[in-house]
Amino acid sequence: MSRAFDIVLASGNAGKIREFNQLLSPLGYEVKAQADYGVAEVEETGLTFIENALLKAREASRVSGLPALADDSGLVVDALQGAPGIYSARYAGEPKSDEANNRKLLDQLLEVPEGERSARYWCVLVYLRHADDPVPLIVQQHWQGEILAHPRGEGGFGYDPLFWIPEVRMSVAELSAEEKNRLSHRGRAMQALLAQLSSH
Ligand SMILES: O=c1nc[nH]c2c1ncn2[C@H]1C[C@H](O)[C@@H](COP(=O)(O)OP(=O)(O)OP(=O)(O)O)O1
Ligand SMILES: [Mg+2]
Repeated sequence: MSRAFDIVLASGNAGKIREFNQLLSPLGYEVKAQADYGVAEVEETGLTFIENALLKAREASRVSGLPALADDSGLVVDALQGAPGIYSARYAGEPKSDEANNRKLLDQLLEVPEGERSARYWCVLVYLRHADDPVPLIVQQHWQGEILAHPRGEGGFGYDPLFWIPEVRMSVAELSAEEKNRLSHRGRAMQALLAQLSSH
C-alpha cells in the first residue's frame, strides 16, 4: 500500500469505510470505496471469512485495476453454535438491515442468561496487489465480548449496541471512534496488515 498509488476498499458498508479512513488517513493513505470505481457487490458464496474476503478483494481489484483491501467480518456467538458467523450481515434476511439483525439476535438469545452470552467479533483482511495476485496478504483478529439483553449507545454500526466489552464496561456503541479502532478486531487487524505491508 505504497503512497504512490491508490487503493480500493472492497466494501459497500459505510461503517467500515468510515473506520478504515480514520485508521489510514493519519498515515497519509486515502482509501476509496469500491462504489467510486463502479464495483458492484459480489455474492459472498464462501464458507469462511477468508474466502469471502478474497472474493471481494479480487472483484474490486479486477474492476478498478487497483490494489484492493477487503474486510470480511462478523459476530460469532457461543450459545448459537457460532451463528451468525459469516452470515452476520444477512442474519435476518435480505435486504441487509442492522436493526433487523439486532432484533433477531436478541430474540435468539432471549432464554440465554447473563454469563452464557459470550461472543466475539472476527475480522479478516485481505490485500491483493492485483486481481491475480498469487500471494495475498491475509490477517485475522478477534475481539471478545458478551451480548447484552438491551441495546446501549449510539456510535459504531452493526451489532455494536449489543456488544459489551467487559474490560471497559461499555458497549462498543458507547466507545469513541478512536477507542473502538484502538481495541477492535478491525483496528488490530489493520495494524497487523500494515506491519506486513511494510515488509512485503
Ligand atoms: O465492528 C463491527 N461492529 C458491528 N458489527 C460488525 C462489525 N464488524 C462486522 N460487523 C457485522 C456487521 C455485518 O452484519 C457483518 C459484516 O458482514 P460483511 O459481509 O463483512 O460486511 P457487509 O456485507 O456489511 O459489507 P461488505 O461485504 O461490502 O464489506 O458483521
Ligand atoms: Mg458483505
